[in-house]
Amino acid sequence: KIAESCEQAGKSASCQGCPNQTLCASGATKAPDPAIAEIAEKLSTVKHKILVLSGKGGVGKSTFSAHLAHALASDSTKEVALLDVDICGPSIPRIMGIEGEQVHQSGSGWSPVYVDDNLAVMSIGLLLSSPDDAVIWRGPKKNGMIKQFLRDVDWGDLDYLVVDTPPGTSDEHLSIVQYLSSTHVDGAIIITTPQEVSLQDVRKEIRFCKKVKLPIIGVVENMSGFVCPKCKNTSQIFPPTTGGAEQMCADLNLPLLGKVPLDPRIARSCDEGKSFLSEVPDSPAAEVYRRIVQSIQDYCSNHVTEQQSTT
Ligand SMILES: Nc1ncnc2c1ncn2[C@@H]1O[C@H](COP(=O)(O)OP(=O)(O)OP(=O)(O)O)[C@@H](O)[C@H]1O
Repeated sequence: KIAESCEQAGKSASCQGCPNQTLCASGATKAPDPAIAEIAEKLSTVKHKILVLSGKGGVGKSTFSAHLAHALASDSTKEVALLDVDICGPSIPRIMGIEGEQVHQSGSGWSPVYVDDNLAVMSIGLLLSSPDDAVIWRGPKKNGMIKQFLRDVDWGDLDYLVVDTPPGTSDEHLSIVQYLSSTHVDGAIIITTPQEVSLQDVRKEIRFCKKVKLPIIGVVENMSGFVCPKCKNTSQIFPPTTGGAEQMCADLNLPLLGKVPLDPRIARSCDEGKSFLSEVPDSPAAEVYRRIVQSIQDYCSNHVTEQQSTT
């Protein structure tokens, strides 16, 4: 439907009387934003860029992004940054334990907030005077903020830039894909719960990735079963009525990177701004996270090798 309506730009009944009707109907596109080239230049010292997406909200995308960043940065030889482009609902400052900290302006741009010597974070939440402030912006303003995050932050040399996005396929996704269009992006990780209502939205997200030619590194099923600490039985809190992410990945020929169980200690560490991986390293969930992160690292290094062999 969207494609159809784009093709109908300037020609449909609802376009009648719009001051831009002639321009839209002519199909003439605006000159590319010069920021795209500036961003490509700025991020030329970033080896890997990974986007974290989900169809639905609340499925654990920010939690996963934070764990991915922590796990990548656990190798002290790697420089890692986490960029939160969820403009209207930034939860990364809280999860990373830096709520209330402020971004500073330096000669070379905004300095991100450092959680560790090798782990930097940038989020609109770090630019607000209070975490309870609401950001109520339309697309163009969000677009401008994302442009600034990519172009005006002093990212330095990075091994990994992890980008946490809002749910769905909104203005923020279109902006980030557009602004990164002249730079190499390794791909997207898609987060879902086993529930059909989440998978349904994930299928749309997958179609979005295909449409904008964003490679999919793989899918993570989060909140995948709960092991009772008393009786050790596993309960499916979000029952996978259609086979969960496993079936969807098999149908769509996508890698399933892993299944992270529900663990109240994950929620608690997020609320306390601590890394669950350091707090409870021996838990089954921490083990799953580590395996998933290893697969992502493997993908990124193989991908670089493939890229080098084709250039
Ligand atoms: N595996 C898990 N076990 C227990 N709690 C979890 C797990 N994953 C995420 N959570 C909790 O679920 C809630 C939602 O997670 P999170 O904020 O990461 O979702 P989200 O997809 O980023 O949401 P939004 O799209 O609305 O920003 C949080 O309270 C988080 O602590």
